[in-house]
Amino acid sequence: MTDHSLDNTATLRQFCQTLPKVELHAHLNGSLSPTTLAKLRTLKSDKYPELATLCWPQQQNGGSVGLAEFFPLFRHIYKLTEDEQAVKMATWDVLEEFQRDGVRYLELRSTPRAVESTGMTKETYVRAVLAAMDGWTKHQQLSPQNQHKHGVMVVRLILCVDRRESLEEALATVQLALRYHRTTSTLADALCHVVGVDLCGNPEVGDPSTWTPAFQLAKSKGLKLTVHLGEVPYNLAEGLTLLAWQPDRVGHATLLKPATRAALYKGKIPVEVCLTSNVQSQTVASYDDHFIKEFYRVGHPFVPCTDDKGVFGCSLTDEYERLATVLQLDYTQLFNISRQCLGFIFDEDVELQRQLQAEWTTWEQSCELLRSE
Ligand SMILES: CNc1ncnc2c1ncn2[C@@H]1O[C@H](COP(=O)(O)O)[C@@H](O)[C@H]1O
Repeated sequence: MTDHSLDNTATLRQFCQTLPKVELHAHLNGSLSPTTLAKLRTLKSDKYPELATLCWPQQQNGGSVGLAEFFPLFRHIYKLTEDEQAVKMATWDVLEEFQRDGVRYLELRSTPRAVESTGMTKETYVRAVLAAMDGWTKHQQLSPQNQHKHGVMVVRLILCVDRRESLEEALATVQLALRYHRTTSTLADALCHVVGVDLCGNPEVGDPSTWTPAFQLAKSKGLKLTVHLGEVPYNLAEGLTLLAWQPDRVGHATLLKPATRAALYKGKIPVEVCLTSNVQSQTVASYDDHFIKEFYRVGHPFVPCTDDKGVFGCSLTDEYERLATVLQLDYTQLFNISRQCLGFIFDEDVELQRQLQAEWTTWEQSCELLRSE
């Protein structure tokens, strides 16, 4: 077992930073960095002077954001991303930041949003996110400093249904997801595309059976599914309804009835684990109490993720570092967890999988710390 004492903290940090990583649970608007918020505030300063000091709570007090405070935050944040230009800027910055953090494959997720006053529709929202993803990817491919051997971070999109939405709205989101869905990643005219749908939003709102037809439609048409499962006590009763949709992954799974946990384990459904988010939003009491220990003990698959790196002031590097401490992992175990995530991505393109596996192998072979263990 590796010694993660203070002397070795810098080495662990460096390892987690350079480790190639997969990010599968990141909400666009929750991932906006303080720098991006500042840029967007300036852009909107004439229209919303009252937002001049808007920032994430942890920038002010460095502390936690309970779920009761968390969801209302987006009433303000959404004003900053209420038109396509702002959505593109926000997306571009988030991609830049994840790449800088060592992410090599990203599935960003976002809830399509219509804003009457700016003329943005749910479809133009999705197009803006995809256009920024394509533009950023092309820009990176052309940039000489990014001509390193593995090319640029691969980016895909998941569309979210918010628990406040009606069945009709959920169906409209699934239709949009289908319109921008690709089953191969080699289309010449669209580099980035939608790979799946998610159910998210305030876990104390709504009843999942409302959206069952929409998620069944998504599944039957070949979209991948992920759902926010069991975040709070309110969600305990709905676990099996959500698992009946046959999600390909689930988010959080912090609070489950025994029958839901048994079904999750039986189906070996990978869990998107967001350590910092869970503890800061107080859905898990402490890192020490985190159920990740149980997943690791029973060998249940999981993917370390950030959830909302802006709100919670974290990075994926932080999440791996935290994981190493909580589970007392050595470098080889950390590397294996990162590599295992490649098996849970929604893009099924065989060539893409081969490329990513090759990248992980090359990194493994070049990493001194792995050789010396
Ligand atoms: C704490 N964990 C969480 N649980 C549930 N939903 C969450 C979430 N974190 C974020 N969201 C969902 O993502 C939206 C913001 O990004 P987009 O506008 O979609 O890009 C939030 O409004 C919420 O619905």
